Amino acid sequence: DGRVAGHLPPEPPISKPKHFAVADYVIFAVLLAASMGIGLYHALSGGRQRTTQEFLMADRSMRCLPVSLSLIASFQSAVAIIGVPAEIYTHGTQYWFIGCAYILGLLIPAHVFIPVLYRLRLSSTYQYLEMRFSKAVRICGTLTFIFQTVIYMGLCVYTPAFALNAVTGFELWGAVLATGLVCTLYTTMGGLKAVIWTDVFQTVVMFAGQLAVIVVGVQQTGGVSEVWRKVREGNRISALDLNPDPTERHTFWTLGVGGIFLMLSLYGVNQAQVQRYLSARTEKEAVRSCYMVFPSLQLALALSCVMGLVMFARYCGEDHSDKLGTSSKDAMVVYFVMDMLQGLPGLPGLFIACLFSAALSTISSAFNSLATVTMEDLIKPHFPTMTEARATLLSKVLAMSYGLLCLAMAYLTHLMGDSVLQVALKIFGMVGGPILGLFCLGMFFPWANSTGALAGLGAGLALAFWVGIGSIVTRSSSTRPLPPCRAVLLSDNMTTAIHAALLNVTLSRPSGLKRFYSLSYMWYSAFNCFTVILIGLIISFLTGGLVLTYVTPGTVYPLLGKLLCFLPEHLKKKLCCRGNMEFCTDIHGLQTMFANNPGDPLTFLLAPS
Ligand SMILES: CC(C)(CO)[C@@H](O)C(=O)NCCC(=O)O
Ligand code: NA
Repeated sequence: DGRVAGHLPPEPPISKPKHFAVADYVIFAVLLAASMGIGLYHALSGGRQRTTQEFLMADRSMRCLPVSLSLIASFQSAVAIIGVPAEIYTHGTQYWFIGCAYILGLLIPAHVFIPVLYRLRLSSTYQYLEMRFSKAVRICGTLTFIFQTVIYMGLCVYTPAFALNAVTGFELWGAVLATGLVCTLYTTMGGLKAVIWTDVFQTVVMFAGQLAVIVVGVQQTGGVSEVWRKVREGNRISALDLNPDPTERHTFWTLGVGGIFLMLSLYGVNQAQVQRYLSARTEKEAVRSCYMVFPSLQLALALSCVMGLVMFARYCGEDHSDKLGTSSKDAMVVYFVMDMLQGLPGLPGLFIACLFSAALSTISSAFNSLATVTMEDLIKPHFPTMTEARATLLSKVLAMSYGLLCLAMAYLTHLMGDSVLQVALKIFGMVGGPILGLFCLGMFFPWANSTGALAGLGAGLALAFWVGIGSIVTRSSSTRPLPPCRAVLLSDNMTTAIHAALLNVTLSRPSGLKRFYSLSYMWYSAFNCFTVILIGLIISFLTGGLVLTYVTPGTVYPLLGKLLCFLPEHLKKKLCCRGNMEFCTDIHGLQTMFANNPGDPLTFLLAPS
């Protein structure tokens, strides 16, 4: 090896487009063929996708291992595979602290959201909103979810195609079209079973591709200790940042606490995930699958963070955006990966397969969940007499139409120009946050009514878009990347002075509205969730006072009751019988209790409609 202890820069990457060898094409083709094969298998086996129960709910017969792998695949797309290394490469490892948010971000869904939603035996999460509030709230929730998913889907289709195009010159729209079509086909043929089993296979390919890049990168840099030395010298290992400023983009508070709300909006109430919990054969199996997400998600996060570090060590903060004709750090990551893997037969193909696996597994979940909510929330209620055969056919047509819509959305993403990871996290926070707020309002606040929920959702979305669009327009949240390692190695007084000056410029605080716009996007979910709850409660009190009206049994989670579990039993019963639902630790027990006492005033409160 000609490189001496890393002091020589690596040979400059070749700027001509990289070419695939036969082995690369074979690996990529195997990925697509296997996905199609799984779709075909589920189209022809089992119940042959002739009922909506099978097509949309996988017959509610899944076991926890495939469900858990499918759960992590839903929101782990090429955006994370490319975006996280790009983030670590330019800003250091601070983003890794989002792993802390996974603890509560998965425990709360497992023990609060799954028990409530599973026991109601829903098909669509938004059915909950009708049971708890009203039809209008359900439709608004569904439309908000459709909006979120359609935009996110465009981003997911676009990202790998864009990366491939920037590096290999592969036709951008050709790749977008191919991804969209393959995915539409197997989703339409095989239903949720095919979606879950392709997710399992694609998650394995995703991990394998990332691992291959890391191993090759470490080898080319000169071993693990060499990688470590370089990332230390380049200041990429970030210390725990406890700065409480909510406008700091990434700190422990924004990632570890704000991230919990992001996780809740994704793993607690998002249709794609809830549909998987509901497809599990028992509630216990659903909870177990949620627990199993934890190690896999930590592994996924670790792999992408380490990939960013290895890439930094190998290229030492070089910037080749001029050669790529784009200033995107995301394209640069793909460029570096393809440069490292050049000449190793099969590996470039494996990495591209990894990117497309990640994308396909996300898009297929989106298609299927969109087909489900459109069918269950928007169509079925108006055509109660529709035959099962027609409903299933219509679901397939819907899955396909959303596939085509997603291609159109990819074009919209094409017009934006932020880091893909930031765009994804902003969408999750701006649209997912208010939906989370709606569910929290329903589950934890028995006093909230339908008018309050609608007003809360409206206010939450309005505020979310005000801040979100404000930050995009004023470009408030951009932070200066860390210097490349060479600048640090030089360490002459001049550079130090310049960097100190630059640092001062970044640290000068924005004022007024601009400061409001520069709220870290990691707080979006929490902020928008609280807006919905606050406005929802205020309007509920104004329109109905504290009078407790009819609440469908099983839709309220006895939060206060669980928190105040140390109260003596007789006191809790007393509070319960006053109609304070939040003290009732066992709603289901209560239901049976009052079912036996029909004359009781609470029967009205708990009776199903
Ligand atoms: C959703 C999280 C935050 C969970 O770790 C992560 O997977 C992520 O940052 N995803 C980015 C979006 C995407 O990969 O499509
Ligand atoms: Na995915």
